[in-house]
Amino acid sequence: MTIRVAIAGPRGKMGSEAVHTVMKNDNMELVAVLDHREIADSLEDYAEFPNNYCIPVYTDLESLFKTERPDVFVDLTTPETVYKHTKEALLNGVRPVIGTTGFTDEQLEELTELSTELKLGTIIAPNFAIGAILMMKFSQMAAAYLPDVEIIEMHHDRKLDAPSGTANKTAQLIQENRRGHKQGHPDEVETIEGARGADIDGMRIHSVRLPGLVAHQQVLFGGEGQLLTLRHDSFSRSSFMSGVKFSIEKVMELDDLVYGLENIL
Ligand SMILES: NC(=O)c1ccc[n+]([C@@H]2O[C@H](COP(=O)([O-])OP(=O)(O)OC[C@H]3O[C@@H](n4cnc5c(N)ncnc54)[C@H](O)[C@@H]3O)[C@@H](O)[C@H]2O)c1
Ligand SMILES: O=C(O)C1=N[C@H](C(=O)O)CCC1
Repeated sequence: MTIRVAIAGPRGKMGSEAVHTVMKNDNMELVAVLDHREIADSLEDYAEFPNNYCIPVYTDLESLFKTERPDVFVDLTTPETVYKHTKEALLNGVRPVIGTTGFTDEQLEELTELSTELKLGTIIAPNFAIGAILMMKFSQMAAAYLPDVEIIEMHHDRKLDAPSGTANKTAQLIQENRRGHKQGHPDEVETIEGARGADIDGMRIHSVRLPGLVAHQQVLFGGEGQLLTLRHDSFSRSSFMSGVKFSIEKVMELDDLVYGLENIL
C-alpha cells in the first residue's frame, strides 16, 4: 500500500529534509505541501528543490485535505500553528505525525481525547532521533537511583520555544520515577532572576540558544561523590529522518494518540 503524505513547512530546516525523505520512499507518495505564503504553485519552482518535484503547494489546509485526500499529515512548522493544524487534520480524517514542539498540556490532552474519539492514529514526537529517545529512557531509569537532576538543553538560536520539547518530555519521564523535591540549598537565593533555570517539581531545566548548535541535551544526575551525565547530540537534521519515516508508517496502524516514540519503538 502506498501512503499518501502531506507536509506542512516544506521550506523549513526539518520540512525540506522530510520532503526528500518521503520522495525517496517507494511506499510513500508526497501528494501536497502546505506553505504559509504563496511562493509558487509547485515545489519544483522553489530553488531548493529539483525539477522533478512536481508537488502542489497549498496555503489553505482545509482545501489541501479536501482536494488531495492524504492519509498522513506531517507538521514541521511553528508552536503557534501546530495545534490548529493537528486538530484540523483529525477532523478531516487525516492521521497527524507531528514533529513541531511547543504544545501546552491542555492541548495535548484535548488532542488525545479527539484522537481516541475519532479512532484515528496520531503521533506527536518531541524528538525523532533514536539516540535522543534512548537518552530519555536512560534518564528515566537513572532518576530512580539518582533523584537530583538538572537538564541542560542546547539548540540553535532560531528556536522559538523554551524549554525544548525533548527537555519537557525528559522531565515528564523522570517525574514517573522521581519523587518531587527541592534541589540545592534550602535557603538558596537567585541574585539574578532565572539563574537556577526552570523548575519542574524541584528539578531544573536550563535552555541554551547559540548559533552553530543543532539539537543537544545533557541530563546530569548528582549523587554522593559522583556525577552521571547522559548526553545526546544531533549534529544534522538527517538524524531525525528515520524517525519521521517510521512514524508515517506506524501511524497508519494506530487508533489513538501516542506522545513520544519511546511508547512504540
Ligand atoms: N521532533 C523532532 O525530532 C524535531 C526535530 C527538529 C525540529 N523540530 C521542531 O520542528 C519545528 C520546525 O523546526 P525547523 O527547525 O524546521 O524550523 P524552520 O523555521 O526552519 O521551519 C519552519 C517552517 O514552517 C513554515 N511555516 C510557518 N508557519 C506555517 C504555516 N502556518 N503553514 C505552513 N508552513 C508554515 C515556515 O515558513 C518555515 O519554512 C519546530 O517546532 C522544531 O522544534 C522537531
Ligand atoms: O531544532 C529544534 O527546534 C528541535 N526541536 C525539538 C525539541 O524542541 O526538542 C527536537 C530537537 C530539534
